[in-house]
Parts: sequence; structure tokens; C-alpha cells
Amino acid sequence: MAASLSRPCFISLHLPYRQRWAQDLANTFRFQPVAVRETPRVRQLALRRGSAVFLINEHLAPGPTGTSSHDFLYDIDPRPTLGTASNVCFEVDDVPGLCKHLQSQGCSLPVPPTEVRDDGGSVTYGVASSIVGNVSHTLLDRSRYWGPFLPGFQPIEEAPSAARDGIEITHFDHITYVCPRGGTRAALDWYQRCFGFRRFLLNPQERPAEGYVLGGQGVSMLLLALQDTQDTPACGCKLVLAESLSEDGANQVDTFLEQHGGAGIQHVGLCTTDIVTTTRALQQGGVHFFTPPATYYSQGGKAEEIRGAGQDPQMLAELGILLDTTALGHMGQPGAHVTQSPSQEYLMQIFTHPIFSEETFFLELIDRRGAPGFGEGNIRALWKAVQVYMDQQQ
Ligand SMILES: O=C(O)C(=O)Cc1ccc(O)cc1
Repeated sequence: MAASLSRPCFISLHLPYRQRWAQDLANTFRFQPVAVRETPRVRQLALRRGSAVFLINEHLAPGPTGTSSHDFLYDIDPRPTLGTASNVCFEVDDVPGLCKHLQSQGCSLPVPPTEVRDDGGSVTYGVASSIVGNVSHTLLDRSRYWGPFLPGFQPIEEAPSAARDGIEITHFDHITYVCPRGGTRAALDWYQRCFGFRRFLLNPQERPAEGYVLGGQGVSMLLLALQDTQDTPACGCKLVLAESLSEDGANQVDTFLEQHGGAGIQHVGLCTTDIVTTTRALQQGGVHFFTPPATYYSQGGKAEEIRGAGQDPQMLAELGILLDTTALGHMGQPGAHVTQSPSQEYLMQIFTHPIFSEETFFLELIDRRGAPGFGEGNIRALWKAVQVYMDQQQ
């Protein structure tokens, strides 16, 4: 299959009637509104930071007579009962060709190749359903468009203060899906077969045939990862597929499935080039982040590991930032041998509380210093922090 998909053009979030999030994304996360489309029944607002664009879709009228499937341009209506990130748009060279390939693979295409134009030119797009829960993909060719966003949207003037607020977010680093039992392998196969995505091994401990299995000390999860056809792991956007292996359902993956009403997008990693300054600015703006267990910084030589990476353990602890030097994933072919690099590559991460009232969708800041995968220590710390949070919510 010759399709070539590049990094996500936007991630689309849908909110039920009377729920709003666009203002929060603008005011607390400091994303800049760039374009809007409004009809009597829906509002679609595109907000950008670096090359990361969220399209926020809001219902302005109640269902069931509220929306038809065509109300949301460049998307379909997942008819949400809660906030959900249900569409990832990829730029594609040949929309009709990819749509034909998807149909030959048995995929459903709720929107066949369609042209939209305005004074700035024209685009062609189609929407395909994935096999993961409510997730669909808009496939978009905008090589013939010169406007600021997309035809049908009105541009919004950028606020002059935007560039000087200390928040350095450059692009989408990864999108993490939660799948049901057995679902990660099926999703991996689907993205390889339909979109030509390549397997990406997340950690030197990952065995290609099994995936990255995290077990013991309360965590029980399987992770598999993919990346698009054009980028390298260091700068591209990865798809991470997570599945719980736990016997009791009290963990963030099973809780997502239960509260979201099925599989879907659990979180989006936003790449930052300065996690300390960005976290501080967002905290001051009102964003709530998970606090890792206090022992995270004091046990197992973590303070030395942080100092060895050239960072300050005290400062990371104050902000709640996690650091891992074992996150040395690589482009993997099954059977490939992985050796740990002796150089000091590491990453830093911090996770927000769930964005909506349910324990479903959240955001992450990730600052990669040469490490393209994920480290076990950070995932464990996140699980423990979420467990404490969920216990407090009860
Ligand atoms: O660390 C990350 O950002 C990941 O994407 C891995 C991951 C996946 C699922 C979880 O519930 C927690 C962590």
C-alpha cells in the first residue's frame, strides 16, 4: 500500500450539549484560537500551540433532533454523552486512493472523498472508522489550500501576548488509546494493514512478539506502539495502544473503558522543549497535574539518576515532574535485537488530572532528551498517583 500519512493535522474532541471546554483550552492551557465555524446547531473551534491543533466540537442544540451526521465539517458526530477525543486527522497525498484501499480492507467510510472550497482554495477529505471504539480518522489533502486553517472556517486574529507566556509546546508527541482485552494486537494489525504504520518498540525490555508488558507492584498492562510512515520516532507522533492485564478493575485503563463506555483515546502527549517552565506557567494558569508518590524521588537512586541527567531533583519534585533514563525505544522489526545506549538519553513527563468530570481523557507534557520510548518507572508512578486520586474521588 503506497499511502503516505504524515503527523496529525488535528485531534478532534466532541462535547455533549451544554458542556464546554474550548475556553479552558484557551485560558488555562493557553492554546490560541485560530479559526471557527458556527451553524445554528454546532460550533467548531480550532486552537493551536506550535503545530498541535485541537478541534473542539460543541453542540449548541440538544439531541436527538439536534445534529445530523453532516453538521461537523471534516468529522462525524460520535453523539457523545461525555467529552471524548474521537478523531485524529492525518494529512494524506491521495485521499481517493487511500479510501479505496481502506474499502478493500473492509473499513467503513462514513464520509467518502469530498471536496470543500472557499476563497483560499480547496481541500479533499474523507472520514474512515477505525476498529478502536469511537475513534475515526479524517484523511485530508490540503495541498491546494492557502487559507489559515480549512475551507468553511473563519480565521481568528492571534492575541499579541501569546508568544511570551513561557509555554513551549511544539507538537503532538503521542496519542494513547485504551483497548479492551486482546484489542491492542488487533489495533496494531489494523494500523499496519490499513495505514502502513510501522511498529515501534517502546523499551529495551519489550519483546516484539509480546509487546511491552508491565507487571507487579500494582501495575498490570500491555503496551504496543506504532508510528506514521514519514517521521522518525524522535520527532513524529506515535500511537500507543494500552490494554489492562489486571484481574481487578480498579486501575486507570479499566476505569477508562467503564467510564468512557468503551475503547478510545485516553490521553495525548504534548511535546515541550522546556517542561519546567511550561509546567510552572500552566500550574500558575490553573492546570492541575498528578503528583507522583513522595517515594518516587527518594527511592531506588532516583535523585542520583536525576542529577546524572543534569536536572535538579528538588525542582522536579516541587513541580511533580517525572524523569526516566530507561525510555530508549527504537524503530523495531519483530526479532530485532535491542541494545541499551550508554549515552545519557532521558525524558521527563507530567500528566494532568482528567480534563472532563469522568476519569477518561487527560493531557501529558513530555520533554524528550533523546529518548523516544517510555520508561517503566514513570508509568508505575503515574498508576500509583491515579490510584490515590481515584480513591480520593470516592
Ligand atoms: O507514559 C505514557 O505517556 C504512555 O502513553 C504509556 C501509558 C499508557 C497507558 C496508561 O494508562 C499510562 C501510561
